[in-house]
Amino acid sequence: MKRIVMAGITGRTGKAVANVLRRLDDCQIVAAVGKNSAGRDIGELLGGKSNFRYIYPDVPSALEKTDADVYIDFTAPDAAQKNAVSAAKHGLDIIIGTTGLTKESVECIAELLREENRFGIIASNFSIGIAAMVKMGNILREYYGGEELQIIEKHHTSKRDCPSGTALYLQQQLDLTEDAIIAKRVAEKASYHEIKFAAKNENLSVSYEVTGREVFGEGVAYILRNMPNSGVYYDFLSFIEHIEKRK
Ligand SMILES: NC(=O)C1=CN([C@@H]2O[C@H](COP(=O)(O)OP(=O)(O)OC[C@H]3O[C@@H](n4cnc5c(N)ncnc54)[C@H](O)[C@@H]3O)[C@@H](O)[C@H]2O)C=CC1
Ligand SMILES: O=C(O)C1=N[C@H](C(=O)O)C[C@H](O)C1
Repeated sequence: MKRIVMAGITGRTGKAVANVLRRLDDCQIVAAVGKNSAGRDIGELLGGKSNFRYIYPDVPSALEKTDADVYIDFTAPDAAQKNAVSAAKHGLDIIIGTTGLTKESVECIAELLREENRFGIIASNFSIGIAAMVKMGNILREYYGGEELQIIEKHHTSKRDCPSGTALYLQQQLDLTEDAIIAKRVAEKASYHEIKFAAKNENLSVSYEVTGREVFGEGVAYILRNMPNSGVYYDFLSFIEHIEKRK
């Protein structure tokens, strides 16, 4: 049984992820961490009955009251960095989905996880769709080169970071410059990414749209089911490939 502490559970993504995880037999959200929601009951927050599991103001107080082994974060960059460091120092494994962390922040968390010999994944997208899209993008790159490839992303207008973590990830994976990214903020759009080859006489696109955030929860569930004892991963595709190779 994996015992989880989750930060960001009142947010758009955290709530959807928690709703997937609470249906699993082999894991339990034992506490949450929240900025303005300390004291709330997690079961009631997720639309069910009280489960006597609560939101705490910070990681140390959540860990004082519960015996957890995994920390999950869908919050904001500063909070993710601070909370992940605290959780790693307490010996927890870590799953960070929050985007917009600096390279230095990511490396600081990764270094700590290695020192503590814990598992961690810090990845901008936990959907299988984006993992598959990297592979398809690499085929486009192989056939057409990078010159005329664009990455188009569309997200809801409340999204804080721009471009999205996923667009930056795709750009790096395809070895393109940041100029290749076109980012749009559109009301109601959950998450849309496209890799587009556009030339004078031809267009070819691969696109992926998330219409329900539970897909990210399915990705997190896959990680929890297959989590090794240690090792740090920076993207979901590398994790999937590592796990599937061992099967
Ligand atoms: N890796 C992935 O697959 C995905 C990553 N994301 C990322 O997850 C993050 C959250 O996105 P949304 O759910 O749309 O945001 P949101 O604004 O709906 O929710 C953010 C949550 O974090 C909490 N929070 C904010 N600052 C905090 C702090 N200082 N301390 C504790 N809690 C704090 C808020 O109370 C809220 O519960 C973003 O960085 C987004 O890019 C989103 C979807 C998928
Ligand atoms: O904020 C979001 O909504 C999303 N954020 C992630 C990102 O920045 O790429 C993942 C997904 O696109 C949804």
